[in-house]
Amino acid sequence: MTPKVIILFSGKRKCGKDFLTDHLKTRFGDECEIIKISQPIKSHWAKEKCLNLDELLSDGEYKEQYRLDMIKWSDEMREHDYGCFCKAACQNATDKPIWIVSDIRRQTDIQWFKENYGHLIKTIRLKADEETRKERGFKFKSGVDDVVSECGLDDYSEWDLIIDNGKNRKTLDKQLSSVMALINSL
Ligand SMILES: Nc1ncnc2c1ncn2[C@@H]1O[C@H](COP(=O)(O)OP(=O)(O)OP(=O)(O)O)[C@@H](O)[C@H]1O
Repeated sequence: MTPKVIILFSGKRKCGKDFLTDHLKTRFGDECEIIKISQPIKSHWAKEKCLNLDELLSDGEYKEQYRLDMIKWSDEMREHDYGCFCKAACQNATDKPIWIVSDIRRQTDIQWFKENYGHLIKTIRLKADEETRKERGFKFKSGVDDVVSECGLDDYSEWDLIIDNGKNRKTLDKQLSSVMALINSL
């Protein structure tokens, strides 16, 4: 069974994608499934290199050690099939009315979801000023922050909603309400 709505979240490192999508999950509970495109990438990588998958998936230094290698490897895979990780992530998802994809990074990610789920899609861009992102642990890294996985959607302009999660952000309640309103608009 397909979901009733799929929300695609995008945003740069440490803008708060996990933070906001985790809070949405708390609000929606059993109605909602969080999908991470990075999940099939990380589980493959963990298996191949005998790494701790939970650590790779969590918000810590551990994943930063492997980010560059994972980007390179996953880009090679995408050259053969741009939707391979989107497809794998969705195949692993459970049957819930709301899917929240927390880490859309490329135009081709949006393309794949549109091709496969069309009118169910809503897109959200999270923004945060660089100072705030730095306070949250962001450090510019060449090969990570200046490549397509981080910048591929900088020029995308068709977001259904843009949420500021930087120093001028609204309250969490208002941020979440704006997402709820978007979902209810479908
Ligand atoms: N609105 C907020 N209020 C308080 N803390 C926040 C807020 N948004 C994010 N944070 C904190 O900032 C840190 C980074 O956020 P998060 O991990 O959600 O970013 P991300 O966009 O998922 O990053 P990455 O791309 O590196 O996975 C976390 O410790 C998170 O708790």
